[in-house]
Amino acid sequence: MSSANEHVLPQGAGYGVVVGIGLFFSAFMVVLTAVQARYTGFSPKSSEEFNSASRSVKPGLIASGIVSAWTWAATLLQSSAVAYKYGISGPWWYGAGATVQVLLFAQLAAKLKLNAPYAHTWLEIVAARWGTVAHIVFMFFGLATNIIVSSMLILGGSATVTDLTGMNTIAACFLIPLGVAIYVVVGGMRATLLCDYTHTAVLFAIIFVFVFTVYATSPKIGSPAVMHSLLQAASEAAPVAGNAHGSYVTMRSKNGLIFGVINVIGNFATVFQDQAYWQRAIASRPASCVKAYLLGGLAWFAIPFMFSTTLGLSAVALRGDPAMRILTPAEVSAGLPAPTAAAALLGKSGAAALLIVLFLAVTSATSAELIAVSSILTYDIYKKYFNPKATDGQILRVSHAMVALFAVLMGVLGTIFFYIGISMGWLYEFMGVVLGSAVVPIAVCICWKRANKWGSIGGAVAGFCAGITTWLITTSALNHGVVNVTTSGGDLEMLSGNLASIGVGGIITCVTSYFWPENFDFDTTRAINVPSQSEPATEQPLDYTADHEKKRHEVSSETVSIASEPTEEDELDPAALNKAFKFAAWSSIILLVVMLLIIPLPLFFAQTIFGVGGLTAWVVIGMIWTFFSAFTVVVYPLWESRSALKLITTGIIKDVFAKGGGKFIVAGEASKA
Ligand SMILES: NC(N)=O
Repeated sequence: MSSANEHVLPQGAGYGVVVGIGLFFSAFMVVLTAVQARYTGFSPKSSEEFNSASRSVKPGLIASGIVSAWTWAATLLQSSAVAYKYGISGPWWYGAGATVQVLLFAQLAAKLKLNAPYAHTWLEIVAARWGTVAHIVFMFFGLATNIIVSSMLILGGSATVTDLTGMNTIAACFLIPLGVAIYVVVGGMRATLLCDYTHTAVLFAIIFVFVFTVYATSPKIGSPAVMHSLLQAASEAAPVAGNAHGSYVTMRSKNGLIFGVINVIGNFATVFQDQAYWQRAIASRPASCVKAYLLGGLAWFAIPFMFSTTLGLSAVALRGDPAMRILTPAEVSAGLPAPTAAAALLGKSGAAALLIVLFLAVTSATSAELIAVSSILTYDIYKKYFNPKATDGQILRVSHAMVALFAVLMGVLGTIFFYIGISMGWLYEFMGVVLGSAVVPIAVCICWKRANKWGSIGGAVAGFCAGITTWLITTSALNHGVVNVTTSGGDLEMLSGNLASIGVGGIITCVTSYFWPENFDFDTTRAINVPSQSEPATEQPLDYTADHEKKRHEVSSETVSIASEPTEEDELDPAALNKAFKFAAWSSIILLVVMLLIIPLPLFFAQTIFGVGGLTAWVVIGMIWTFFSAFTVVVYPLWESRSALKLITTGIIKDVFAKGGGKFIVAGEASKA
């Protein structure tokens, strides 16, 4: 790490960003929530709205929420670290190896709407299908996922803030989740999605700043051609082990490919077992959740790919530049190539931009984790085992308390991992060893009526044991019996544990289900939390725009008129959802084959080394993809919400010019008034 007098920014900047941005977003959330309550009728004072945004959010905003939850500290830092270590293959394997799971999750999202449309958590579905033992076993995997992801967020965030500003790491570990917890408690799920949207918009803006600096304007690099010659010079000075001709500009990278496999496995676990992604599917309108996941996955790819193709490669290209210090392996594992390159390229402003983009990524992903864990602790522990008849008020209070509890726990976990010397990079490659075994059992639980209960539970447990055992044995065998944090973090050691975990879990689950199939009737899971005939499906109106505008229309002849939209009941039509599932299945599998096989493998086997033209094309395609991504998650959500924005603007104008006339009034209240 940098010594105290080497930090690019003053300590105050670290505290300013961590505390200041946290407080800014808390205040922003208060305003947003007040605007929502006054002009739309939505208020997070209902537990359903707090945890599920009344299941009414449109696909652009869900896609933006997926991008934001899936953009971790590692997405920026670890992707740049693998670009630094393996060259151009690192960004590809990081991006593609963590995009396909989000695309495939579109299938699970369609099945969720088809088979358990009113569930609050994925664990409620496991419990309804397979009972208490399965509920507890899979809750272990679910919470372990949240704990590992949250720890990586805190470790990556705090390491970078400390490196750039000298801020105390332990203070960063606690202050990062604290600020986020405040705004999550104030705003709940819908306001968190709106906050995610603003984070994502700023994140793309800053990524563009780095991309154009490196590939267009920087006097140190400034074009793909100069980047190419600097990378060639770097590989001549220090060839990359396992890469064709030691080059940085080739997809033929043995270690890059090994990282790719580890990345694919670990990210299956952290998407399929993280309530945060189920929660976005739950919050989504049924008709558009598949679209949201496909758009979100494709948009997200650009973030790690382009960020690390820019800053990770710059960290290599700038070796020898006086502003670029030499990084130790521990600093690379902590994710520091990107911040170091940003500071070397743009000095204090580069360091500040990096700090802000990282902090926004960490806070929005942290908010997703906080509300996800809070939902599990509330619905799957408090309500299920302690107070099945909990009232809406009790559920809301417990949800708030659990957000605060997990925020503190995140700080504690970050501190523990920091002291025992476990870095974000180590945890990133380790996650599939612990979590991989439950991927297949969870997928089949919601998708496949033949899945065998005990085979799936046994597969998850046996896969977990096999993963840990294989990882330890391989570490011992490859390192002359020395098993410690350093030896166990090697590529082959992690690869073996990841493969054993997902492989054993998957094989046991599939074989038992094939020979001893269940014939499960998903009506059982469709009955979870189903609203009774006498109450509406949710406590808030289901259609954010049409329903509200219709009601406003009943009390005001001046209101804007819009076309009526389908209700949630219409959107739960099984034929339409089955069609959406088939579309999700075909499109996600085709995209998987393209991203993991058709593009990278021919380049790997052909041992192609990119010339200037090849690297330029690679970078330009990345830029175009990034523009489309920004359009999808920044411009499209505004367009799809134009009616709601008009409604709010009309309300504000009325408040200003007609003194209080802008408040949203539901029809019943209007007639009483
Ligand atoms: N979300 C990831 N794997 O960056």
